[in-house]
Parts: sequence; structure tokens; C-alpha cells
Amino acid sequence: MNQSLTLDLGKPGYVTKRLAPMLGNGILRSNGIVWAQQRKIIAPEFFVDKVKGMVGLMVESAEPLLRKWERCIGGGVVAEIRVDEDLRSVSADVISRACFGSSYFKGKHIFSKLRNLQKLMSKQPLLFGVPTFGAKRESSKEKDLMQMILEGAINDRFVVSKDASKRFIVDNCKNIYFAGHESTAVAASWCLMLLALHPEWQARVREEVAQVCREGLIDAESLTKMKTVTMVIQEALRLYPPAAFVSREALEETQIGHFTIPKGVCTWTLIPTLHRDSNNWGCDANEFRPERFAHGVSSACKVPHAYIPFGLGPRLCLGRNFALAQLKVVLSLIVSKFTFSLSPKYIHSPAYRMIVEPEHGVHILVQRSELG
Ligand code: HEM
Repeated sequence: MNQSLTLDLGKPGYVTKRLAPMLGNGILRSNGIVWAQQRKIIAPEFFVDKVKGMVGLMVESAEPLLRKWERCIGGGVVAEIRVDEDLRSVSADVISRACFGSSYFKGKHIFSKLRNLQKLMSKQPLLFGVPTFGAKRESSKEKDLMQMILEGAINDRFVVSKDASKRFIVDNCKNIYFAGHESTAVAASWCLMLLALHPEWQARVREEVAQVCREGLIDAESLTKMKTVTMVIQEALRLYPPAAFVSREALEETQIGHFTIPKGVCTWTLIPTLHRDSNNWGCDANEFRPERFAHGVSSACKVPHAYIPFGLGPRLCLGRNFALAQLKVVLSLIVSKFTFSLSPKYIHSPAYRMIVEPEHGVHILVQRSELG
């Protein structure tokens, strides 16, 4: 279903209607030719080369978290920290700086309003996902993502009037924030939970980061060398994929393989079910074993197409490279500065809401690492 190229399969009406006040007509809820056009304009801004240029700002965005945790430990040995909100702030800051050229901390009131809106909406069983946009970075000559996307929109024959390009930009700012902020933060929380539970993998990650980051410097080149970190992230996204499902509606009668899907019928792909299928992953499907990804996804399971934390096919996540880079930066910084274990306060309860999140948060006990 997800691999089908037909524009006759789209986001279901019942989902898009509810998300309309939050997402306007942006890429997440649009279908058909309107979606194809938006994708064409936005996609190039998330290509690997563009993301490489954002690693520096990802590191900058994570620094306040490191300083905060340092302060929490203070003169003591160990501090108990609930990581979720701190990771959400990092994620919001990264996306805000990268896309909108402004700092999360400056636009905090906008974020909290949008988060409240998302909290309300996540009480309804929907898909995954929250939004913002802010003022332009005053002094920077660099173009931020949104400026480039806006230029793409203005130069595009489909987005003709000034009003249409304004609408396009505002709606897609919300969409990118919605799609990227929460999901990446939650993925980072799950990674920390699993690393807290598996000190042997924490040690391996710490060792790798020390080896690949010369003088402790994390840059685009060092990220490409982080094999262990990548395996840990892949395994965390397998066990706790932030997007619980992808859904499609047949906008017209559609043929998929031997099946004829009548117009108006909705289909769902349940990602956690695929990711824990022992027929595909083996009898240890429910266990945390990052080494299964040592030779890539294709060797980790029988049917690699059933590993879809970022979806599959034409609507594959646009922010995949962005999210993976951010996760590597955040994890490698935290693991190189701190050692941590799960706090007795942690209650394991993955909640299947708009995204699969730890219902009671992730509490860890943090100490300064000897390397940090
Ligand atoms: C770990 C983090 C993330 C996960 C697990 C994730 C997951 C997904 C999934 C499963 C889809 C496909 C939805 C579908 O087929 O219906 C998707 C789409 C999308 N994602 Fe992500 N995502 C993440 C991070 C991001 C980030 C950081 C951004 C942007 C900066 C982003 C932007 C988008 C956009 C724009 C789409 C819609 C693509 C389209 O409909 O053409 N995502 N994401």
C-alpha cells in the first residue's frame, strides 16, 4: 500500500478533517497534485547535503540540556532527571533554528500554545505528530530552510499569488514543526531509556564517540562514522517507532496487487506490529539487540520493507536524515558527558497516542562520565 505510486491513495478524510485547524493545507494532510507539488518544493531542502550543514546548530541546541543536567548534579554525585521535556526543548530548538531561523527560547509562547493544541488533539486516536514558525534570524546571512522553501514556492507556477505563497509557507511551517519536533524528541527518550537499561551498549556508544570525534568535536563527518550509535537508534526505532501507524484512503477505486480497494475505504499499516513480528525478526523480536543491524536493515530481518519507522514509498518521511542526524548528535553528546541508569521511578508504559510515547515519562539517574 505505502509503495503504491498512485495519487488515488491519500491521507484519510477523517484524519485530515480533524487536523485542518492545526495543519492547514500543508504537505501532511494534502493529497493528489497539491501534495505532489508541495513535496517537490520542500523535499530538496532535506537532502543529506543540506542536513550536513545543520549539524553545528544541532550541537548548539543540545548544549543547554547538557548544562542543565550538569547543574542538576551540581556538587553531588548523582541526579534524578526526567528527560522528556528537556529533549522536547532540544528538538523544538533544532527545528526552529533550522527551519525558521529563530530560537525556540524566543518563541516559547508560540510553542507552548501549539503544544497545548496538540495535547488536546492527541487525546483523539489519530496518526502521529506539533507546530511553529518565528521571526527571521536577524544577523545571519545564511538562508534558513523556510526562506529556501518560500523562494521555491514563489518561483513555482502552481503557487501563483502572493496570498497563496504566504498560505503555503505558514501551513508548511506548521506541518514541518508538527511532523518533526515531537517524533524526534520521543525517539530520543526511548533511546535513552534503552541505553539506561543496557549499560554495555552505553559503554560501546561512549567508546565509539570518543574514537570518532576528534577533540570531542561532533561534526557531519563524525556522524557518518558512528556505526554503533546508528545501530542503537535503528533498534530503538524498531521497538518503539514514534509513528504508530500510517493510513491511507482510496480516493478513487484503486488496485493494489490482487486487491481492489473500493473508493472511500481506509487501510492502516500498524508499524509496531510489523517491527515485532517474530516471523520476520526471529524469536528475539521483543529484545533490544542493536547488533542485528550490524550489516544494515537488509541483513537484520527477512523482509526489510517491513522495517518502516519513517514510512515507505512516495510519502516516506521528509525529515528522515534530519531526525537521524539530530538523534546521533543528542545521544553522542549525552553519552559522552554522562553515565546513566533507569530510576526506580520509571514505569514502563508505552502509550499509543498520536505518537508512541512513554506514558509516565523517562526518569534516569545521571552521573558525570569519566570521559566527559
Ligand atoms: C524519529 C523521528 C521521525 C519519525 C519516526 C517520523 C516518521 C514519519 C512517518 C512514518 C511518516 C510517513 C507518514 C505516512 O506515510 O502517512 C512521516 C512523514 C513526514 N515526516 Fe517524519 N518522522 C520523523 C521526523 C521528522 C522530521 C524531523 C521532519 C521534518 C523536519 C519530518 C517531516 C515529515 C514530513 C513533512 C512528512 C510528510 C511527507 C509526505 O506526506 O510527503 N519528520 N514521518
